[in-house]
Amino acid sequence: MINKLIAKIQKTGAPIVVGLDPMLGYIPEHIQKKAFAEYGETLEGAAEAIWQFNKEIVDKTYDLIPAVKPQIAMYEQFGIEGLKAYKKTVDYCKSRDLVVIGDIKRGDIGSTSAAYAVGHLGKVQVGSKCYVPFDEDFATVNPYLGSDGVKPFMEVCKEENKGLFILVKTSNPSSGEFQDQLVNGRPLYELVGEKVAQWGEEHMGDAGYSYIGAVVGATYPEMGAVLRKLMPKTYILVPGYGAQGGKGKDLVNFFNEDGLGAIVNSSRGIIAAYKQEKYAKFGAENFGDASRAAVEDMVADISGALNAR
Ligand SMILES: O=c1ccn([C@@H]2O[C@H](COP(=O)(O)O)[C@@H](O)[C@H]2O)c(=O)[nH]1
Repeated sequence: MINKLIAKIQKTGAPIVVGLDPMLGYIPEHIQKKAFAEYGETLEGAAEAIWQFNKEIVDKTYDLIPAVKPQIAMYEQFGIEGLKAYKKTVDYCKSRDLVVIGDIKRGDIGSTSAAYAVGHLGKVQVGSKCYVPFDEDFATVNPYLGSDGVKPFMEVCKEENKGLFILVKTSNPSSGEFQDQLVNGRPLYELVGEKVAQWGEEHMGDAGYSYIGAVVGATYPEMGAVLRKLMPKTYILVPGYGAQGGKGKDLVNFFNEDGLGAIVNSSRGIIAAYKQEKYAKFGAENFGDASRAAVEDMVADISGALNAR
């Protein structure tokens, strides 16, 4: 799957991921009204609204981008109905030939991680029948329980030709509270980055990159530069662009000299673009066109920064 991701990045010229994080507050009134008219102001109505919202954004952007990253929390908040909308979104994006990164941030003791891995990336056996539950292409994993919490995910990836993005240095303001703590004089995130690179060596794709990737926030560009060097064959998923303040110029050091090695996520900056002054001319009715324009601007910003380095 890392090979497909790289091929799609090269084809689109867009090292970006659209984050599908559909809060109800971002969903235009006309979509909410229609969903509520059909299903009432219920969890089902909310799920229908987020599905219709996602579909329009995907329809308006899929030809420009290699991948999407649905954030499962935004669906889980609506319970089972939300999870059905998550699954519908995953399947629809795959039907549009997009690589799907499930932002699920799982990780537990080995046996529990194995169940998460099967549910999201693998197959589950029920008697004589075999089912593919969520079927994302990649999943995000929290490694802070240690190797036994990560290995079950790697095993399923190997069997199913899928991939992981493992949290190394997250984009949020307080990520340093634990991740930057010094261990034998070195920050913890560096040790985790080295471990991710080591795990990755055993799981290489054909294009020179491992299918075990890392998550490093755009909001920490200096640390991104250090981690890039520590993990040369690791693809880095970079959240924090746009709504969290990251800009193209902050991102150049996340990429290798080959122009590959990183893929930058923006969620609110794309899906709620119509709410920004810059894209207000599209209006809420044409929110999908606003998202398309925001994708084009994001690609231009990142490509411009990479070309100027
Ligand atoms: O370090 C991390 C890891 C994951 N995320 C997730 O990415 C998106 C960011 O959304 P924006 O609207 O573009 O800020 C969201 O799903 C986070 O849970 C992250 O931000 N930082």
